[in-house]
Amino acid sequence: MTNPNAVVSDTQSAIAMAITAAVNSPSLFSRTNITLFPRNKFPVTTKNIETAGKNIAWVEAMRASSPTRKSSQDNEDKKAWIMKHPSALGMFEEIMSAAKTKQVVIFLDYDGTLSPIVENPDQAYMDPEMRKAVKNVAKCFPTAIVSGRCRAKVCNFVRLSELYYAGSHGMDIKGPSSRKHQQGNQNVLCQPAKEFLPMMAEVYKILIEKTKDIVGANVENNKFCLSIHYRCVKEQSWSDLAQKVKSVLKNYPKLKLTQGRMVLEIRPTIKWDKGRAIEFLMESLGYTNSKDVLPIYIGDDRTDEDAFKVLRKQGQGFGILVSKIPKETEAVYSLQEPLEVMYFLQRLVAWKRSTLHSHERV
Ligand SMILES: O=P(O)(O)OC[C@H]1O[C@H](O[C@H]2O[C@H](CO)[C@@H](O)[C@H](O)[C@H]2O)[C@H](O)[C@@H](O)[C@@H]1O
Repeated sequence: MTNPNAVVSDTQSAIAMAITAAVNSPSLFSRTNITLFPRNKFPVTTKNIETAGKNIAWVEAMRASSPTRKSSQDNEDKKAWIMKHPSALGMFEEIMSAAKTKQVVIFLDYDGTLSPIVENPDQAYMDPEMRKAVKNVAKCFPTAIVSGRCRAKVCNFVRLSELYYAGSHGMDIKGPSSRKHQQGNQNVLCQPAKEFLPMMAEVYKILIEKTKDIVGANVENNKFCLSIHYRCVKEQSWSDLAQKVKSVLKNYPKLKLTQGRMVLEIRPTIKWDKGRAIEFLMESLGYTNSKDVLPIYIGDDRTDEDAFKVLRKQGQGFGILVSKIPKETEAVYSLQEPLEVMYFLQRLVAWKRSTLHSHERV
């Protein structure tokens, strides 16, 4: 079940994507003539994780076949993908022409979108220039950070009190602590998985104990969800790690397992995700069923797909996927990396200022 045409940027991505492929439906590989990394079909079941373990040999095979230099087929695939999901920078004028009479609302994922992916999750700092860009965006438009991290942690990285924050994949939402925006209900607080808190704390302790012998494994407590990082775990121990996580989950049927970038995530089985979180935020801002709003969501991870899907379904606004490689996505546009996200945010601010000036001139 190898995918010799897969477009990979580096070995780690190749392995991560292979694990993803193993836990998701392998048949998705051949769904289009563009080679894509499948990103959907949640939740990852414990049975599928087992399959992933058994597929480590397959993962190795994929690694061996990962091109160190891009082939011309890879380039063709990328071109085709970019045609389908054009650069949000390249399409900026077109995007903003749709925004002229509308209220733009900005939703931003954190890791891989505002900060580069790094080995140590505690060191995923945001560049000061990026912080400035987000701050300026928040002066122009209601702005929310929607992250898998617990709210306190992501607030601490971003350090902008004028934003809305949705932590734990949207299960912990709070309005701005400063009063710089008068729009919507700023006292918003939403914690749909509150009853799971004692359970999450309990499972966190068990996971720490269970995984302590796996070198490089890192269990992160994100309050309403738990992240088990395997970025620094040797590939031969991945199966062992997945088995251990699975054995813990057996006793907690109200929890489910999902997957992000080199991370397994445990969450309550409630119907709540980043998509529901942005619906909730739009409602709090007073934009439910409004035709005069243009929500823009920028994210890099599979969990962001839930938000992209909501925007597609509503036929309002659009998602922008941050990725250097072709991936299956519900996003309309793409940006390659956090640096491009920053340029996009800066252009948004310049656009807003120019529209204000042109109104003044009239
Ligand atoms: O929704 P996000 O804000 O993108 O958060 C998703 C997860 O991000 C973090 O993990 C990811 O970034 C780390 C730092 O760059 C990287 O080491 C890790 O491999 C990535 O999966 C965060 O640590 C998780 O808790 C979030 O769920």
